[in-house]
Amino acid sequence: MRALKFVTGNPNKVIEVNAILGGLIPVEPVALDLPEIQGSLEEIASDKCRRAARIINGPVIVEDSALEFHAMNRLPGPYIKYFLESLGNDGLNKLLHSHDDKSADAVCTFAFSAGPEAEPLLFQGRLEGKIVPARGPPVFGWEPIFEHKGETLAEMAHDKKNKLSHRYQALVKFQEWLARDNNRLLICGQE
Ligand SMILES: O=c1nc[nH]c2c1ncn2[C@H]1C[C@H](O)[C@@H](COP(=O)(O)OP(=O)(O)OP(=O)(O)O)O1
Ligand SMILES: [Mg+2]
Repeated sequence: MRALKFVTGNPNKVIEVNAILGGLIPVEPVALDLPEIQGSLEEIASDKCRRAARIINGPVIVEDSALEFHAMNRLPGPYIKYFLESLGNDGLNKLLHSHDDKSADAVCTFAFSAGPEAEPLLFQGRLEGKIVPARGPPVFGWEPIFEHKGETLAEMAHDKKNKLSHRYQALVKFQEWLARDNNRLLICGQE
C-alpha cells in the first residue's frame, strides 16, 4: 500500500494520528511547518492543504487545531499556537480571570487533497471542555489546561485521549470517507 503523506511540523500530531488510524492506512509524516493564513478554521485548513498538495504533488493530509474560549467569542481559535507561545498555559488561564464562563472547545480540522489540482475535503472534530490551572505533564501544547469530564488531557491516558479527542472525532469522519466507494484504494492502491 502507498503511504499517505501527512505534512505537519508537530511530531505529537503524528504520534496521535498513527495511534488513532491504527494502521488502517499507512501515514508518512513530512516535517514541514507550513505558513497559515488568517480566516475561518475551514479556510485555514484548506489553504494549508493546497500548499501541501503543491509541495507533495500528490495525495496529502494536513490538520489545523484550534482552541475556542466561549467567553471570548471563540478566540484564540486557530491562533492558539501564537497565544500559547507568547503567554504559556498560565497566561491563557489569566485571559479568563474576569470571566465566569471557562468553557472551551478543542477543534481539529483535517484536510485531504488528492493533488495540486484538487479541492481539499474537510473533516472536523470537536471536544468540549473547560480551561483550568495546569495539571499533568506539559508534553503537548495546551493539554494541561484543557479539562474534559474532570481530567485534563495531560492527565488522561493516551489511549483514552485518542478515543475521544477532537483529533479522534475528525479522523472518524475521515475513516468513514475512506470506507466509502473506492476512496481508500484510490489513495493507497492495492494491499
Ligand atoms: O491535542 C492537542 N492537545 C494539546 N495541544 C494541542 C493539541 N493539538 C494541537 N495542539 C497545539 C499545538 C499548537 O500549539 C496549536 C495548534 O496549532 P497548529 O497550527 O494546528 O499546529 P502546529 O503548528 O504545531 O503544527 P502544523 O505544522 O500541523 O500546523 O495547538
Ligand atoms: Mg501550524
